[in-house]
Amino acid sequence: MQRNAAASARDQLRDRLRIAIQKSGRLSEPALALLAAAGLSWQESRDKLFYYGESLPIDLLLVRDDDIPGLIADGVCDLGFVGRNVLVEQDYERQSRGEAPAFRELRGLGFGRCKLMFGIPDDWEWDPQAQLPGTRIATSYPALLSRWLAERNIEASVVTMSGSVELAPRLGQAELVCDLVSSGATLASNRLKPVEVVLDSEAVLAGPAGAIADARAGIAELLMRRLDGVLKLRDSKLLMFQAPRAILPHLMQLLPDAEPPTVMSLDGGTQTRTDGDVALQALCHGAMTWQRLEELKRAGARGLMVLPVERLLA
Ligand SMILES: Nc1ncnc2c1ncn2[C@@H]1O[C@H](COP(=O)(O)OP(=O)(O)OP(=O)(O)O)[C@@H](O)[C@H]1O
Ligand SMILES: O=P(O)(O)OC[C@H]1O[C@H](OP(=O)(O)OP(=O)(O)O)[C@H](O)[C@@H]1O
Ligand SMILES: [Mg+2]
Repeated sequence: MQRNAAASARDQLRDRLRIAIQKSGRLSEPALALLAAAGLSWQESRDKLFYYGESLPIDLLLVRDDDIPGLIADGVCDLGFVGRNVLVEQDYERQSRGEAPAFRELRGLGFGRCKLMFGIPDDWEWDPQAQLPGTRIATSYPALLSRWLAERNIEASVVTMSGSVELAPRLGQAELVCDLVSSGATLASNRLKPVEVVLDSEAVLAGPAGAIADARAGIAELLMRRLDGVLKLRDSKLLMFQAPRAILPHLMQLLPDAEPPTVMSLDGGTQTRTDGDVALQALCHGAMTWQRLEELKRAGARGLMVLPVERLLA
């Protein structure tokens, strides 16, 4: 009897999708904001480590970002929001141990952008083949760095540190670093300069290498469709204006980021196909700045209006 109850509790759990996100750090807030924009809402547990999904059967597990790939590999979570840097590092680590791929990137999410880069002392020239052999390179990404070196047949020592990597040259632990860079301020304040990119990173949606099983597959698909809609709309606006029909081709050239527009005659359809005025609306995916609007106005558009777009179901 007890065993049945436990099994059925487990089965119920399997009907709900579980997503791992970073508990506190750079990716936590944007991950929650993205999921909320996709229509999810939650009830937080008292310890704030588990968010029970209310609007959809999707629960969140709040963890250290380094644990996210492993949770997916072990099937504890179905999806995770994690930096590509962490995902690729752990994938390479598994590969170096001869293990099969256990997780993969499903989507780039456009936030948490940074680069894994070599940082060298300000007064060095960058000539990796000549300079790197025999050096010590401090990093938190030993698998990524080792693969980069091996691909170039460069023999250097990889000094693994879990944080404050940029201090290593000052402390005499390494000659150079390979670490995450965003503004470059941390490197600069340690008299280092960024010279070469090892990995371009952003937050990604990660999932298992294989398919997601049973009922959760459908929930995951629904969520990904919604995330795609939200991501596509990030910078998107609905642009509306009026203009002589004859200049539409020219105006559309000024809108390379627009979806095919809806065009309506302004005289109830009595015009020919080439004359008269039209009203146009188009979904534009780039930022709709004042400069762009002024350019359209100079080209003959009138009554320009930019409207926010809340949801898109393609
Ligand atoms: N300077 C930066 N600018 C933008 N994104 C960054 C920057 N540094 C790191 N990131 C991205 O944000 C992710 C999380 O960074 P954070 O510093 O919050 O992680 P952490 O200290 O490892 O946190 P945790 O406690 O979860 O282990 C990184 O793995 C990377 O993808
Ligand atoms: O190019 P910048 O804009 O200076 O950003 C780069 C720094 O940001 C990250 O560290 P974080 O601030 O998260 O601290 P950590 O080293 O404790 O992870 C990263 O490890 C770099 O040190
Ligand atoms: Mg971490």
